[in-house]
Amino acid sequence: MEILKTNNITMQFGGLTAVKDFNLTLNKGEIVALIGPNGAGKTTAFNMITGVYKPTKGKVFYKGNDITQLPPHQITKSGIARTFQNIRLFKDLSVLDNVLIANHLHIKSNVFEALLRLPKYKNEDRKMINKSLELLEIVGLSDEKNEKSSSLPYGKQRRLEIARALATNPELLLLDEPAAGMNPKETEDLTRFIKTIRDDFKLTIFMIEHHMQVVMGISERIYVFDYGITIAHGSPKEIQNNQRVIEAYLGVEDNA
Ligand SMILES: Nc1ncnc2c1ncn2[C@@H]1O[C@H](COP(=O)(O)OP(=O)(O)OP(=O)(O)O)[C@@H](O)[C@H]1O
Repeated sequence: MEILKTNNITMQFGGLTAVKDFNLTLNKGEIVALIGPNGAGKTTAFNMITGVYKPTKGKVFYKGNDITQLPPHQITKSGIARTFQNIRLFKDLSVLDNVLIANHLHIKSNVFEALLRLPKYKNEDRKMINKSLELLEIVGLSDEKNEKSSSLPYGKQRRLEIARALATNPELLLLDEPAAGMNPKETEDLTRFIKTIRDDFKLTIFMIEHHMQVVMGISERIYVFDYGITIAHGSPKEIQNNQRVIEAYLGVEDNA
């Protein structure tokens, strides 16, 4: 079943076409990767899907609904969560508070109920704390729950970002370079972890990634960008053997 579809989404910045006529289809439960050299337009594609940029042309459909013009918070609320290439945690807050904040998206009490700490709010508050603790357990950060998020090593900060994204109850999760800056052991753990959360949370995952080991290891399908154009689309095997991809990308990035 199709969960997300884009019709010819295009993004122009002045004279530069960052993404041209991108047609993406994501089926429920898939792990799909978007790869391409630096500056190829991958993050711009993410930004169009998540409402950060409005495409110059084309449309984005989520579960059959046109979400092209929705603001980012409504897109998140409808079930699409993301992480960022540059980690965006609240650095001075604790690990637990970082997840709790994301949970607030779903709280039903109004501000008065919260300020007066009325029973409805207290009940929701307790549920949120429990849910956040569960998420921290799943991503393996229970022991660090009271630590400042900035004190965590890089790999753990990335896991915290994922926990925070999961707190918004997504069905579709977009990961922007989840393995960036990770050592080989962290990368291997992350690969397993992405598969696990896909299964446990019944997610569809769309990720930008430079680590070929991660991409080839877990993606069911791969889209390849070069200068904003989709130069290839297929299974990991097809992509590895695609001459245009080898020329544009793999030959250069494989050693990165
Ligand atoms: N807000 C913006 N204004 C102007 N140009 C932009 C903007 N955002 C991105 N670009 C340009 O669009 C092109 C695509 O950038 P984008 O960040 O999407 O690439 P990318 O594939 O994600 O790169 P990387 O792998 O380095 O993250 C680049 O030439 C970039 O300079």
